Amino acid sequence: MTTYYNYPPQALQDELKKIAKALVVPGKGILAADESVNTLGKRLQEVGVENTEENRRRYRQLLFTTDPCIADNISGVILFHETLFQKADDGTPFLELLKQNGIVPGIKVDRGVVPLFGSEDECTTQGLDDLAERCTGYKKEGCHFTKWRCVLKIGKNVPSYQAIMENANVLARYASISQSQRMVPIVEPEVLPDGSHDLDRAQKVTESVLSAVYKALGDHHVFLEGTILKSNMVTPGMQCPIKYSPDEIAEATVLAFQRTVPPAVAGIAFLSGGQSEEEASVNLDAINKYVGRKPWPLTFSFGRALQASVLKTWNGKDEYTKAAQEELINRARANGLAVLGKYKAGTVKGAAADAELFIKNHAY
Ligand SMILES: O=P(O)(O)OC[C@H]1O[C@](O)(COP(=O)(O)O)[C@@H](O)[C@@H]1O
Repeated sequence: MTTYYNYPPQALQDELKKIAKALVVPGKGILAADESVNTLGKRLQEVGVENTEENRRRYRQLLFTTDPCIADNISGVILFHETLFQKADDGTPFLELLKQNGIVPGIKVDRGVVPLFGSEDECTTQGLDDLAERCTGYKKEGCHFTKWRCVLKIGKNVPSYQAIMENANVLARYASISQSQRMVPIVEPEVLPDGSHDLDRAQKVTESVLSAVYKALGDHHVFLEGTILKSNMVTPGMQCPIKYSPDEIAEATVLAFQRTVPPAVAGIAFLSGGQSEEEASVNLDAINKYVGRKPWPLTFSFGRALQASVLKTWNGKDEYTKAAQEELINRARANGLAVLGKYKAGTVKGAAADAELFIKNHAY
C-alpha cells in the first residue's frame, strides 16, 4: 500500500470549502427538488396532475418564483437535469431565478439505481462513465455542487458486504470526479426505513455503512472539507412496533456520526426518508438540541418533507400558486429553526404537515 498522493491545489481546496460552507450556513438548508421524471410523476399523480414536461416546469416554476425571503432558510437547491434548462413563463431561466436570490444551484448527477446481481434484492447506483464531462458542463451552466444517491436496505441478511463495499466505492469515485470539476459532492448513502427493525439495528447498519463510505473516501483521497454528507436520520423501521422519542432518535443519530464521520466533513444534510414534514422538523430540532460532540453543521436536504404541503395546496391550479409558495416558506422556516435547535413542535402548520410520506422500497 502506497501512502503518496496529492492534495487538490490550494485554489481548488479554497473554492470547494467556500461552496460547502455556504450550503450549511446556520439557519439554512437545502431544498431537494431533483426528483427524477418518474419520482416527480408519482408525486404529481397524487394531486391529480399529469406527468408532462410542461407540468413539471410549472411545478418547479412555483418553487423557484417563491418570494426571495425563502433564501433566509434555503441555501441551495438540488436540480434535475431537465429542470436546469427550463425557464419561467417570462423567459427567465430557473438558474437565474435562484442566483438572483443568492441560492446556490446544484445538480443530481447519478443515473439511478440498478440491481446488484446475486444479492438479496440490493442495488448500486450508476452514472460514472461520462460524469467528468457532465460536471464540466454543469459547472459552466452555473451549478456548484452535485448529488449522488445510493440506497441500502435493512433486512435479516442485508445490507451485505457486497452492497456496502460497492456503494461506498461508487460514492467515493463519484465524489473524487465531482471535486476534480470544482463541484462540491453531496455524498448520499441512504439507509432505507423499510422494515420492522428497531432503532438499535438502524444505528448499527448506519454506522457500518458510514464507516465503509469514509474508508472509501479516504482511499480515493477525497478532500473532506469540500464534501457534504446527505444521510438518513437513524430511525426505527417504518413497520417497527416500538415507538421512539425524538430525543432517542437524536442520540442514535449523533452517536452513529460521532463514530464514523470525520470532523473535517463540511456538514451533514439530512434526507427526510418518508417522515412527515412535522416529524422531520421535530427530529432535526432534537438532533441539534442534543448535548454531545457535533463538529459538523447538521441541516436539512429534504425532498418530500419540504414539498408535501406545497403539492397538496397547489393541486396543479395556478390560483393556488401563492398559497402553495406560502407553505414552502413556512416549512423552510420551521426547518431553519430546527437547524438552530429552536423549533417548537406544532408551531408551523401545513396542509400536509402530518401526512405519512413513506413510499415502500423507495429505491428509484
Ligand atoms: O427521484 P429519485 O432519483 O428517486 O430521488 C429521490 C429523492 O431522494 C432524495 O435524495 C431525498 O428525498 P427525501 O427527502 O424525500 O427522502 C431527493 O434528493 C431525491 O429527489
